[in-house]
Amino acid sequence: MWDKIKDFSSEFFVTGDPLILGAQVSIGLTLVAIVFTLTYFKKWRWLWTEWLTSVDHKKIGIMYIIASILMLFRGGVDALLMRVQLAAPELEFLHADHYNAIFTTHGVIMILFMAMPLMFGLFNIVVPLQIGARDVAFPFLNSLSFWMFFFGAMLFNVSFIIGGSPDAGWLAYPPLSELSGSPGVGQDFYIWGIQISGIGSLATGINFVVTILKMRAPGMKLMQMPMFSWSVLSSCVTIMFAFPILTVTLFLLFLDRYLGAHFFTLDGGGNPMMYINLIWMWGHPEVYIVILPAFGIFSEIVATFSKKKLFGYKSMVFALMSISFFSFFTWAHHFFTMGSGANVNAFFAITTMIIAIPTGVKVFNWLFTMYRGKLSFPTPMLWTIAFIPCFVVGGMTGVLLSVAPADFQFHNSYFLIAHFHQVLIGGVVFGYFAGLYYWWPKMFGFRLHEGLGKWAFWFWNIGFYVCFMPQYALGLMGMTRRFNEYDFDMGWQPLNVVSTVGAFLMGLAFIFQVWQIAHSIKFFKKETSGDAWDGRTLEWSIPSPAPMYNFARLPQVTSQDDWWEKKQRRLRGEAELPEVAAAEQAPLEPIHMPRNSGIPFIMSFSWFVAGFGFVWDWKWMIVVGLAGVIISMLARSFSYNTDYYIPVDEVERTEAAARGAH
Ligand code: HEA
Ligand code: HEM
Ligand SMILES: [Cu+2]
Repeated sequence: MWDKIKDFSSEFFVTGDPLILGAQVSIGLTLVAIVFTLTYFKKWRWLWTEWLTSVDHKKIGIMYIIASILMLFRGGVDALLMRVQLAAPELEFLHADHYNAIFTTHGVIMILFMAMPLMFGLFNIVVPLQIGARDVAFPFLNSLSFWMFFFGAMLFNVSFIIGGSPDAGWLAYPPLSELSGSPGVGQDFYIWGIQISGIGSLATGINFVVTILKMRAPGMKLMQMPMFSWSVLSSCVTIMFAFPILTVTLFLLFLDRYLGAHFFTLDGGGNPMMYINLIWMWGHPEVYIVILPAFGIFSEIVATFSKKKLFGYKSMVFALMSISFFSFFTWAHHFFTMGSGANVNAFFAITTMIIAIPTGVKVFNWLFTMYRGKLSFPTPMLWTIAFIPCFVVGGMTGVLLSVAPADFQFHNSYFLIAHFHQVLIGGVVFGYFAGLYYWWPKMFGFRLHEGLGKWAFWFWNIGFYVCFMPQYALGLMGMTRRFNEYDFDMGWQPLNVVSTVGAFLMGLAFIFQVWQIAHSIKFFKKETSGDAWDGRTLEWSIPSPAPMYNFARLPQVTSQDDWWEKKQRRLRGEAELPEVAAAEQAPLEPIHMPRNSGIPFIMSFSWFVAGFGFVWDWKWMIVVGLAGVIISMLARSFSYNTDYYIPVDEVERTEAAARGAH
């Protein structure tokens, strides 16, 4: 009996490695501390009613952001561990198996559980405010999306403590990811964690497309929409076409592993190349899904801090949409070396290069917006300015990779690693940071400490170049990705040491950011105007943080940069435009709002349970989980009390209080 328990627990809990054990113990202690704090301060009910059941897009946005910052920390620790291992040849710090697991979880977490939720957080916080809406089109679905993401991410992360992490790379190529190549449960955690959160992402994509197309304030034409909302539209349309491919691909892999189907194995008539094509048909658009909103953020910030209208609005829209479109026709550039033949490679090389054109258009538009502008350089603008050269270099090395014959040399080398970190960090991460700094006062009603923010900015930037520039050289010197050890004679050590130092500088930068937030909360500097940066778009026309219904009266929009134009009219002492004045003076009406609901949380948790059951093939648990899902659906179908009205006097009181604070 005892032996049986011991056997089971050694399979269930990964033990033996002191590093993993230490991490497990600290995760356990943190959980205990959280439960204790919530109980001690009697905050459970507050947490449930105010947050976990909330359908308010602003709160959902904040939850996304908190989750993604935790994931940035986890992915960052993974990165530092790898960089320590690589700093010296033949170092015995991370063994090969452990190293495989770490780059796999690092890649998945950074893209799917850090970049995606941070992006969704910003969508949630900004889009409804920017287009003058009171919430997203489907608030209940929005909450469901968040919890599907959350529990999917948790399921993925649990593998680290229970059962062992996946270790077949962030895109899990077969046959390595098949049962024969990865007999443990790690790969099943991968499939179910990503599957569950992926469905949440697809729902978010649909939700925001509908929100943007259907919920814009009266008068706001598509071509008057702020550029960030345009970028969200392009990213979400891409999600709508790309994510179903991911769902199907993972489902087929699941069938291979669970039922012994042979979709992706050569024996039994399948073909691993089919997986590789499918996963990149999602995977390539995915990288544009995360970069497009960053382009939108930079566009807003550049215009705001240049005090000028965005240069080339129409060409910006056109560029966003054409990048979305072309992103579906470049996927094979990820496997030029896998034998598609010269014609196929030439086709995909050309489509890939074409994307450089709309991207270049955007870069020049940002530069022209700044040209002769009245520039100022608070932290959001600093990130924007640092992004431009960084992204251009990263993009250019992408174009080098897209030259198919050259890629036979670059493929899977550190040159590639440097390329994608440069676009992902210099583009995506810097972009979302810029957005966080920019919209922070809107989210929370207070400002972040600028001085500490600048320290973080410099450490991130210097750290970035120190870490990744040497990797281009290492790539050309022949160093390949996904290896934990190298021979001393290769002469790669000096540059690797430099790279590791750079990684730690970025680690320091992260600490500065945490310090910055803590410091800013402690020395709370209320942002009273609602318009922290003298902004141009509608989100700056309402108090910070926005009241739960956002706009007491829906604004009447007449132009691009509507709020800016309105402020200009006021400055010039002009009378308000008649239709705008009429909308502003209309009597208040009760505001229709969605009611909070616990169903999204419970349903997503049930998916977590079912997923966990599938991972371990515990039939009873699968049944319990799926039953929970079905009951949640039924409960939603039979609940009629899903909305309510905020009475006029309550709106009046809230507005008066907000105005009093001005
Ligand atoms: C946000 C993420 C992101 C972005 C934006 C990009 C953008 C680009 N990527 Fe990158 N890429 C990745 C993330 C990203 N990539 C990842 C994660 C991988 C590896 C995955 C893995 O294997 O694990 C990868 C891999 C990858 C490969 C595969 C290489 C290999 O495996 O051997 C290729 C090959 O063509 C490529 C090309 C490009 C190109 C041409 C662009 C272009 O979009 C860049 C366009 C931008 C510019 C060119 C700069 C600005 C333009 C101008 C200033 C105008 C003037 C310039 C010209 C006319 C050239 N990328
Ligand atoms: C903070 C600094 C970061 C450092 C120091 C870092 C470091 C690394 C290292 C050492 C590897 C493994 C290289 C190998 O052996 O093949 C890696 C892989 C990877 N990183 Fe990062 N990284 C960082 C940030 C990010 C971010 C922000 C993202 C995404 C948004 C990201 C996405 C990836 C991906 C997708 C892989 C490939 C995983 C795989 O091969 O399966 N990284 N990174
Ligand atoms: Cu690609």
